[in-house]
Amino acid sequence: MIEVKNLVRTFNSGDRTIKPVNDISFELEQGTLASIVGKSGSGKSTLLSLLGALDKPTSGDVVVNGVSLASLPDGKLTEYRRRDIGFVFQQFNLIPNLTALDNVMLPLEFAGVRKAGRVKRAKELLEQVQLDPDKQLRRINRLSGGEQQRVAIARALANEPKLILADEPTGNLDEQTGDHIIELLSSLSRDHNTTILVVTHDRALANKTERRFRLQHGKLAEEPARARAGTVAASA
Ligand SMILES: Nc1ncnc2c1ncn2[C@@H]1O[C@H](COP(=O)(O)OP(=O)(O)OP(=O)(O)O)[C@@H](O)[C@H]1O
Repeated sequence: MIEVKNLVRTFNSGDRTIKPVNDISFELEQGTLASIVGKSGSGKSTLLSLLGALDKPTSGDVVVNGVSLASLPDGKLTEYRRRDIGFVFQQFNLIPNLTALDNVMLPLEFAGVRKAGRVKRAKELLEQVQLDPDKQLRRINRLSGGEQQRVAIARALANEPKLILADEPTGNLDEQTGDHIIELLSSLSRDHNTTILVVTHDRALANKTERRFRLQHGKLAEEPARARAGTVAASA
């Protein structure tokens, strides 16, 4: 379970102070698939960075399964990022001159998984995201944007993190591949009890999440609940 408590992040911009995250509080039960929508510049990436401990809040706290991130020293925060979180961020780049397979194997190496186990698991993950088998040994810089996106998702899943934070996970994908990724995220939350928070402009994706939030003027408002992807929405 993730509890966000009175989170604030301010930035100084010249003589102005902006507050893209202005006293935000919410809770997500373990296994929830949730989305955040909002205009460009509304603070979505800032909020995700705080949840992923890539950035520190000006005030407030994020409590993950009872552990307060504000109370953790930097070393423990690095461990939290590596072990507990899967990032699907555009700026959280894959390593361009390594193959798709090597990129997915990397977090498994950090986690101490032996080579044979790493290869097997990375291949399974790349199959799950439907990357052509003949592209597994291609270097990242020779894959299309959508293929890279799928490798990034496979890498994020490698350590079976409790929480996946995804910034526009369907952003570079055609409709069919995007739909497949939506189904994949949905089944992960449902079958593996992974909490998934996606930031998206993709209405099809947002509409399939169980909880939907809108970020506006530094505040997060929840929109009415929907059924899970793959289930028929109950009529209101
Ligand atoms: N390190 C920083 N220093 C100063 N201002 C920043 C910094 N990071 C973000 N901002 C500002 O905070 C606001 C929120 O930015 P953020 O990237 O979180 O928006 P976003 O909703 O993710 O936008 P987009 O949809 O375009 O990616 C913007 O006004 C941005 O310019």
